Amino acid sequence: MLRLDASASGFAERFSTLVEAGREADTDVSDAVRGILQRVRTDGDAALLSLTRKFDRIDVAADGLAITQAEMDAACAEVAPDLMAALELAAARIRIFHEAQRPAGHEQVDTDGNRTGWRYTAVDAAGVYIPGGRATYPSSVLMNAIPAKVAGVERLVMVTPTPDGRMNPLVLAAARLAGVDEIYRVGGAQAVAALAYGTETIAPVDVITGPGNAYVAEAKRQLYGRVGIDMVAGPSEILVVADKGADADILAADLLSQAEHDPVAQAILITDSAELADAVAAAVPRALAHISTKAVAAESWDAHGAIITVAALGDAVPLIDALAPEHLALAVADPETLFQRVRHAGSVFMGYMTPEAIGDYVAGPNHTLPTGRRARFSSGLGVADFMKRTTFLACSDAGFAAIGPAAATLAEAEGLPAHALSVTRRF
Ligand SMILES: NC(=O)c1ccc[n+]([C@@H]2O[C@H](COP(=O)([O-])OP(=O)(O)OC[C@H]3O[C@@H](n4cnc5c(N)ncnc54)[C@H](O)[C@@H]3O)[C@@H](O)[C@H]2O)c1
Ligand SMILES: N[C@H](CO)Cc1c[nH]c[nH+]1
Ligand SMILES: [Zn+2]
Repeated sequence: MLRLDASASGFAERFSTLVEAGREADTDVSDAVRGILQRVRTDGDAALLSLTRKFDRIDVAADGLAITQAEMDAACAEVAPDLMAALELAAARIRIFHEAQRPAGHEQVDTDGNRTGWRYTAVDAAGVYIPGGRATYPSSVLMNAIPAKVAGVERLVMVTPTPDGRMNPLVLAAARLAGVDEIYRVGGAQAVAALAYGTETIAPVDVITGPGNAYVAEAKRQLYGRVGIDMVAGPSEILVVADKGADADILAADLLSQAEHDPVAQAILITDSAELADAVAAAVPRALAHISTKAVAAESWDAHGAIITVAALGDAVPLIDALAPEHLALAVADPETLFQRVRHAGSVFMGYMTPEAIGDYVAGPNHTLPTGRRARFSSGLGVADFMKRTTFLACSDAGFAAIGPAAATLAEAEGLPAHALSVTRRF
């Protein structure tokens, strides 16, 4: 873990090294992914079955790719009542939050009677990728599938790998609660390729969302343009800003909550209290001793964690904007003032009683967020990712007469006489 003091000499260089440090897969997976995409495009189901045998170590027949209603029923029956109740609470809150996010159309009429505006419509079909390699994430099923259904997507497809044939029943229960229409037991780049190109069994979709490892992320990146994607999200990160009113043991847990996702996850604390900085540095190893994910979380904290001391909380603002973290937790007495000044963060958690982990599961806002400083230019997953905006224009006779000549003039200036004629013929 790196300790930095913003008032020490050389801070700017050391902070900029921290900001620029890449944490994403250093192995270049692009050639391997290109090969997988090509195989699926050419060989369809046969490629899916062969790659699933290789990477997930299971033999699936083509007619076994789809998860059946009977398997869904059996999975739901297996889920303990308290778990099902927690899933239902999460699903209801996520749905309410995203229903409020549905974008509205707009229409305006100018003084000459020309009507302009836009309207939103859902894509016909969307695919959500749910990771299943290292861990399974029922919460990510809800976070991806519910916004799609709120957007009005008619055909919602889920793909998820089942390594060694294992499928988490909670993932299937979450899919049923969220209204997923089709589920296929296939993962990795091959699953993303099947969603984009289609195979004999899986019909293609228009948009693909969801987190995944480097192969999944690279497949989405390469297929963008043929299909829409939400974003390229990498390893998790959290930036906690805390003042002396925060509790060191609670902060240690907050930091480790994201560190435990991945050895290359990143957890950073910024504080204006030197005592708190020391207390958190001591609390993290104590907290690590009690968690089963110690190995992963410790690797992340040791290699990518940081504690930064600033003279005043306001000094944290430019550091936050430079890091543009996926999650920003403001464990301070007056989070609102800091929040008003911050411009770049995927999602913000305000006050001592708002841990990021509550947002991962049940609060309502989406947990699929931009990482790796991409919050400078992109946003978390939302209903609009499953929709597109169509603009429209209806000219009145008087309105056409008012603006037509200028269009004809500009068309002539661009050397496009047919454009000009298309306007002037109507005069
Ligand atoms: N940002 C979020 O909201 C969020 C949520 C959940 C998970 N995640 C992240 O998603 C990632 C999930 O990764 P994962 O690996 O556990 O599951 P995954 O499902 O993304 O990947 C598993 C698949 O990767 C493919 N694969 C593995 N090795 C390969 C190789 N050598 N060549 C080609 N393909 C290969 C296989 O097809 C396998 O089925 C983690 O980094 C996790 O932190 C992010
Ligand atoms: N924090 C993760 C996104 O960075 C999402 C998640 C799923 N489950 C627990 N957490
Ligand atoms: Zn998490």
